[in-house]
Amino acid sequence: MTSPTNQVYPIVWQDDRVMLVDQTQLPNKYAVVEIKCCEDMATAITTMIVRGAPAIGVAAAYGMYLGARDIETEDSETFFQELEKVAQLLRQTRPTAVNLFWAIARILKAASETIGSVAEIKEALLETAKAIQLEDLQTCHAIGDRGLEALPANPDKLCLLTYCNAGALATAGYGTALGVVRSTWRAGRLARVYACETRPRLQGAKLTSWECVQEGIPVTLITDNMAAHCMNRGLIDAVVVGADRIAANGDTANKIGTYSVALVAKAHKIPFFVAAPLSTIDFELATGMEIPIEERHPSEIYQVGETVICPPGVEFYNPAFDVTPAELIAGIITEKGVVPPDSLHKLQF
Ligand SMILES: CSC[C@H]1O[C@H](OP(=O)(O)O)[C@H](O)[C@@H]1O
Repeated sequence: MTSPTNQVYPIVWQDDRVMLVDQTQLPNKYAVVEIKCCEDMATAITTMIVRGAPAIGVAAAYGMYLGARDIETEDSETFFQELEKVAQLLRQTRPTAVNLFWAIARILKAASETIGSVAEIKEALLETAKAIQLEDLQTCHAIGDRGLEALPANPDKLCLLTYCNAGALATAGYGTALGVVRSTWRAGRLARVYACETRPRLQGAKLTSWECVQEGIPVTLITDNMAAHCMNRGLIDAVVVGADRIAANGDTANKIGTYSVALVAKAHKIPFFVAAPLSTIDFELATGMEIPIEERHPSEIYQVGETVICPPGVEFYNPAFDVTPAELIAGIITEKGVVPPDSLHKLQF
């Protein structure tokens, strides 16, 4: 939903249901989907009606509450057995964004720590989901402001390149990478943002462009294969992207194609930043090689709109993410500050 200041909130709890901006319909149609049960929330995550690592976490948290609400028992042992089934349903939606698993674990912890009736436990889960959402919104604003401080001081107005959509639509609002863009714009230090379209799902073309136009931020849309040329021609001062999961050594999983952009930025000595909340860091994974990479349906490659772009008989490989090695990352922008990728252990809480 949008506020009078054109702020976008992709997930809103309203009365007794979750309202989701249907991101598969943007930018041509602004549609809102009502979610009243955990099964529909799981489908919304899998089909990317709601997407983006932090947003997936918030959606899963509400999905856990919706599932708990439908468990019809007063017996706590039975309730927790059924709640685990809800958690398993949501865990199976998408494998890469660690925020999903972190949010589910946080809800389960809240349930186990609540002393009271099943009804009181259910209420605690709703309050926890709301808290996760508010925390993420506050975190994104902090990431935006910390990121502004980390960007090159010269030139005074920057041209930033971003990839995919790590904006308000991918979070509880404001965005991570696009949060840095917003803070830079509001500080009067942004000349323009270059948005890579981000094949095959085109989150950059459809979502990042839409967010920037909504807010009046100058945005230039480029195809992914133009990023190197733009950097070679001196059009880009820094790159800021989001993240779906960061390993303990700083290796970062993000939308497929991010690794290529990082390699080209390194070749042109352009700083490449990752913007992400601490909840995206998975300290249980030593390196990025352990991060599970989602593979999605081939139709995302062979179909553009209604058009099939290749002949029958070809085979497909559709990994939705890739892993950028820590040595290509100038800094990881978190709500606690900007840290070198090899110093994440200092942030472990
Ligand atoms: C703020 S993190 C957003 C992150 O999530 C996107 O993936 P998807 O659209 O498939 O959910 C992409 O990797 C973004 O960087």
